[in-house]
Amino acid sequence: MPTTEREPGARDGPSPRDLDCAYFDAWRCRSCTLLDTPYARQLADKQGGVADALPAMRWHAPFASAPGGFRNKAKMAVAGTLERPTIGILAADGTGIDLQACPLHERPIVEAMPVLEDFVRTARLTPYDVPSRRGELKHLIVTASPDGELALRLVLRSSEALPRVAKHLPALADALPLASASVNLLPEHKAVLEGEHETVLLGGTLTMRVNEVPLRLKPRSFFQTNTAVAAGLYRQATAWIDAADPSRVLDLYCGVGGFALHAARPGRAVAGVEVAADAIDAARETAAEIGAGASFAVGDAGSVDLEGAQAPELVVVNPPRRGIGALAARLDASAAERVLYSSCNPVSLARDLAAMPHLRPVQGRLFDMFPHTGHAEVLVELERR
Ligand SMILES: C[S@@+](CC[C@H](N)C(=O)[O-])C[C@H]1O[C@@H](n2cnc3c(N)ncnc32)[C@H](O)[C@@H]1O
Repeated sequence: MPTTEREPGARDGPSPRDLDCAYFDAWRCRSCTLLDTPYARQLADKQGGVADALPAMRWHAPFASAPGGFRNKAKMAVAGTLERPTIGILAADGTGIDLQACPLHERPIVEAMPVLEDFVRTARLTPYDVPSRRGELKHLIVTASPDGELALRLVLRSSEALPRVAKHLPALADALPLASASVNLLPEHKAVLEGEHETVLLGGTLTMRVNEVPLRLKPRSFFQTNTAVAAGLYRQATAWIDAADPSRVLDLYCGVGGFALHAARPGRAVAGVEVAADAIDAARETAAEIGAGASFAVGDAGSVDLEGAQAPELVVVNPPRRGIGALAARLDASAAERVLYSSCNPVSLARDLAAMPHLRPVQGRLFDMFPHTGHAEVLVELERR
């Protein structure tokens, strides 16, 4: 039966579901479209979907997630009133739906939410009201590290409330394990999460220790959403890289250096390229801290030099959802013997693989970064024919 025909609160008898969510049952949030499907079934369906879309290679058993408490980042819209703010999502009419106890989020995030609600009141951060375009506080973005520390970002309409945030921040830092706190300004009335301008008020870096590699997250940098599954993804990529044992590895769209810093070995030249300067700063800091022989540069992955004496033998690509575009043809024509393609979008992945006829997909693995949704993250190894 289509979900739209269901009555609010209705359940299909005793559910074998693996994660209970009162918001889902009350029809306050239906973002987890597969929540009524047992997790093992979800995983089998996703695996079947990617194997059907991308045949002709060996598919390893999928890497499963925990069914709940796996999201390291909460992106919460703030609405309601100063006295009774809602922290969660917005309904179609712009009113707030409170989802503070969303069971997808890691426990330290859930535990921080009531403290943050108090902070909104104490610092008098009037929630932004979308219908009337009034108010200041638009979003709360909270990231949790594996060590239990938090990075907090407040997305404000203007700098009007900045002095009050600064004044009350020390008390908040006493109440929460804050490694970083910053304010992001989003003056425009736009359906986006954040703006360009960020002011760091505390710390500025969250250490995400993944497989003992202390990756550093700055406020605006990308980080994989599911830390345990990301750890599995980096381990798998490293195992495939080590099996090929190339002497020169290039990590394109490297972010804060997850693939590159895991792959660094004595005698192996590893380089990363990424468009976001703060992510490159973070990658360099980690490389210096752990003594990894890896270099990082700010740049466009599409125009990186793949030729010459220093040409990479193995290239890792982990692009945004749109895929690698024209870079596919350049990789296909390059001297690289191998490509590891880490993708969050099987559609753009299939298109990019078709544009690399001289690189044969040999093996792939699904990493279930986003349980209860149809999203699939896959790692595919390509070998020159
Ligand atoms: C899916 S994330 C992957 C990040 C990283 N590999 C990781 O494991 O966390 C994609 C990254 O590509 C970067 N990016 C987007 N367009 C780019 C481009 N044209 N050139 C280089 N990097 C780009 C983004 O800033 C983002 O950090």
